[in-house]
Amino acid sequence: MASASTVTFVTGNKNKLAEVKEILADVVPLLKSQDLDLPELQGEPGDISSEKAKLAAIKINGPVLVEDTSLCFNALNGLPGPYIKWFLDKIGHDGLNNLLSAYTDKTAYAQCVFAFCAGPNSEPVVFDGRCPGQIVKARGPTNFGWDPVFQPDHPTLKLTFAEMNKAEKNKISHRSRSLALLKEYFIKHPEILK
Ligand SMILES: O=c1[nH]c(=O)c2ncn([C@@H]3O[C@H](COP(=O)(O)OP(=O)(O)OP(=O)(O)O)[C@@H](O)[C@H]3O)c2[nH]1
Ligand SMILES: [Mg+2]
Repeated sequence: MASASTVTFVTGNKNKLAEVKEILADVVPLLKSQDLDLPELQGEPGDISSEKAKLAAIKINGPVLVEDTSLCFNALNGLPGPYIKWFLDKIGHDGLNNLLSAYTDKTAYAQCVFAFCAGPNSEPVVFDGRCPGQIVKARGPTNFGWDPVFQPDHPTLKLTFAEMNKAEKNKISHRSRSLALLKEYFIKHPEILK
C-alpha cells in the first residue's frame, strides 16, 4: 500500500523536483525522489508519461510519480511537444523562435502530464495540466529549460516564466495545473496517502 512516506517522484530534473516539492508541500510534505534515467516512449504525452510510470514502478518496486513535459506550438500542430528537450538542446532559444518565423501564429501551450503508479502490477493514472501562452524572444534567467521563451497568458503580467518569481509561476503553470488534478485524486483516494 502506498503512503505519504513511500511515494517516490522519479525524475532526473532538479528544477522539476524543486517546483513539485513546493507545489505538493501541503499534501505530501516529505516527498521522496530518485534520479533514474528511464527510457521514454515516442508518441502522445499521456502514453509517454504512463509508460515511464510503469517502468519507474518496476525499478522502485513501489508507488511512484513521474511527469513528462511538452512545449507545443499551435502553428506546428503541437510540435515540438514531448521532443522539446532535444529541440532545445540542439537549436536553443533562438532556434525555437526561428521555427515559428514563417508563421504569424506564435501561440503555444506548456503541458505537464503527471502519472501515478501504485506499484509494479498497477495501471498508471495520468493528470494532464496545460498553460496557454506564446513564444517570445528569450527574456529572463536561463537556469530552467525554455522558461525564457514562454510567456504565459496572464490577466495583468506580460512576463516570461523565467521573469516570474517561483510563486507566480507555480500559481498558473502547466505543472501546478497537473498537480491540482493529482491532489484531487489523492483527496478522493485517501488510502494512498495514509
Ligand atoms: O522552461 C522550462 N520550464 C518548465 O516548467 C519545464 N519543465 C520541463 N522542462 C524542460 O522540458 C523538457 C522536458 O523533458 P522531460 O519531461 O523528459 O524532462 P527531463 O528529461 O528533464 O526529466 P525527467 O524525464 O527525468 O523527469 C526538458 O528539457 C526540461 O528541462 C521545462 N522547461
Ligand atoms: Mg525525460
